[in-house]
Amino acid sequence: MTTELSNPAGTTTQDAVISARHLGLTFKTNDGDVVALSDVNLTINKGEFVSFIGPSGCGKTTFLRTIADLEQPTSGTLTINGMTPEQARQSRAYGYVFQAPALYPWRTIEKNIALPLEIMGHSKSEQDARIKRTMDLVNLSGFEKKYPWQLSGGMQQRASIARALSFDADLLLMDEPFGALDEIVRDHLNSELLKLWAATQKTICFVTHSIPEAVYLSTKIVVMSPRPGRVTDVIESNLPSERPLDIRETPEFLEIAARVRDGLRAGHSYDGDHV
Ligand SMILES: Nc1ncnc2c1ncn2[C@@H]1O[C@H](COP(=O)(O)OP(=O)(O)OP(=O)(O)O)[C@@H](O)[C@H]1O
Repeated sequence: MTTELSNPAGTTTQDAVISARHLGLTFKTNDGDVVALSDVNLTINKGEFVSFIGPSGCGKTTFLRTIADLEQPTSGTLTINGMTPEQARQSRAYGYVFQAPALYPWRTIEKNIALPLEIMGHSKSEQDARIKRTMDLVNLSGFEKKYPWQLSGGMQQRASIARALSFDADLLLMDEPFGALDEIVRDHLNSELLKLWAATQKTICFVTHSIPEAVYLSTKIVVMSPRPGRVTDVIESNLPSERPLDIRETPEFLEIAARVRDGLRAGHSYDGDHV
């Protein structure tokens, strides 16, 4: 099935950080082809906070991994800041935050954050300055000398975010970073992430299964559906940039959440029309 978006998100602008045109990715497996992405057309502009939401297996992670040059598209085009994914990876155009914190247990938090900086050849003083700045940004100052196992799950994930921010890429790719955390910690990290986004002006691509999380965080919500993974709706949020947690009870918030829910339902085969 082909999905052409009539939404303005489907048009290219000069500010485009990510531009996907007719993007497709089919995995060859022993059991046959798995179409993970099909005809995805999407533009993400500088400074946007874009959430990807959809049922398990709809291709959210695959889309992020394709941006990160960890998977190769089988059709269509994808550019990051006008570059191919390979060029973008080589120029370290993005930081990546995984679902699990993925910190090295034998390194302290500051040494974990330093790792990409060491690889990039930054001087020790530059490393120290960046570690301090990013630890401040994620509210982890004072925990530099701790090992990952001495920190809570939420703090470990904040350390992973600090590491992804340390080399100052303009684009942050986040794959369900708070999925394994309890609701209170998740709420807290969501509001911290919004502040961090406002302070750094990064472009953020954020995968989630949670409708409230997607609506709370985003300027744009991309709804995806399985069989095959495709974009079924792109919802622009008109919520104010200042978002206290109780904004989630306002009619404006609930209206966007209802639209996301409708989009998710429409993509499900058991609703009939989209098999
Ligand atoms: N390396 C691979 N080889 C074969 N199939 C794969 C591979 N990676 C992903 N897939 C398949 O591609 C589809 C999309 O997977 P993907 O992980 O992108 O989905 P997702 O939306 O991120 O799911 P989840 O929400 O569960 O993380 C799934 O059917 C998955 O089984």
